[in-house]
Amino acid sequence: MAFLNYRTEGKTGVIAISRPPANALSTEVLQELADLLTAAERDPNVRVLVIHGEGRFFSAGADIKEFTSVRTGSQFSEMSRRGQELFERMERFPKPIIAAIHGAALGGGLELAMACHIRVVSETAKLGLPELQLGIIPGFAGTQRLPKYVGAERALVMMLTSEPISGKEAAERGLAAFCFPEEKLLEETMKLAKKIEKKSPRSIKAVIELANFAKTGQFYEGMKKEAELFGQIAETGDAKEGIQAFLEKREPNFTGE
Ligand SMILES: C/C=C/C(=O)SCCNC(=O)CCNC(=O)[C@H](O)C(C)(C)COP(=O)(O)OP(=O)(O)OC[C@H]1O[C@@H](n2cnc3c(N)ncnc32)[C@H](O)[C@@H]1OP(=O)(O)O
Repeated sequence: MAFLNYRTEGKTGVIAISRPPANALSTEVLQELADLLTAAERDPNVRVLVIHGEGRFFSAGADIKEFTSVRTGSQFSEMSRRGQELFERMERFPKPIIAAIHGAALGGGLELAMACHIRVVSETAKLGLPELQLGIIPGFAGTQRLPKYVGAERALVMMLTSEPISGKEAAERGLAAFCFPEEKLLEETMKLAKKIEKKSPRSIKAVIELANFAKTGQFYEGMKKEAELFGQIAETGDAKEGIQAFLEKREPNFTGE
């Protein structure tokens, strides 16, 4: 694997995203993740998965540089649907997936973290959906998952302002189960994984399946609508301006085109 490192500790599989400088989730990273999930699902010696980022960040989201080679709105919608499917697979994965988040989990990075069953954060991590800063919208089911954790109003504030919240605040608001100083993050996450890996794989699978029942038909309708609008918005002049502005390291000038 080029961008994911994988090792096992006891019955826990540890996935490290390793794509400097920002662990951006390119198509290749997401494909590697899908392949690793398939292998971990088949491996009876793996009962829990932990995912974390190497370097400065958990993940700064979808690869913005890759956006410049996507041409049409329907291609953007397709990209959105593929990401949604992978993250939905994670939320339904029969083995618990724990995200250990430090640095930043932004955009697709936070959407990946929200598809995990449990989030453990460092106090200083930054969690947010800043896509509007790029003139686009979240597209990997973030519009549907974030309100589940922080409530509709706070989710809108986070999306409309593009401002992230700290790990400490994420834990207070229910977006993360636990918060630790960064130097303790992985150690504490592994302790949690060790507690879970002792449980019966059958009962683990059953509670994950049941927890997913709490999702209504509206969740899936919302995902469909998100992928449609992701494609429509990505075709606008403002999206081109927002993405170009990020690459040129300047403030975007949105005109409503
Ligand atoms: C469907 C899903 C959609 C999405 O996920 S859209 C993407 C949403 N994510 C974002 O908008 C986050 C964008 N990134 C940032 O805001 C900042 O970056 C950070 C807060 C993560 C870090 O800021 P700082 O510490 O000042 O570093 P730096 O110089 O901005 O970034 C270091 C290098 O990392 C690259 N990078 C950062 N995020 C991404 C990304 N999401 N896709 C591709 N590259 C990224 C930069 O360009 C730069 O690279 P170079 O050193 O070559 O200039």
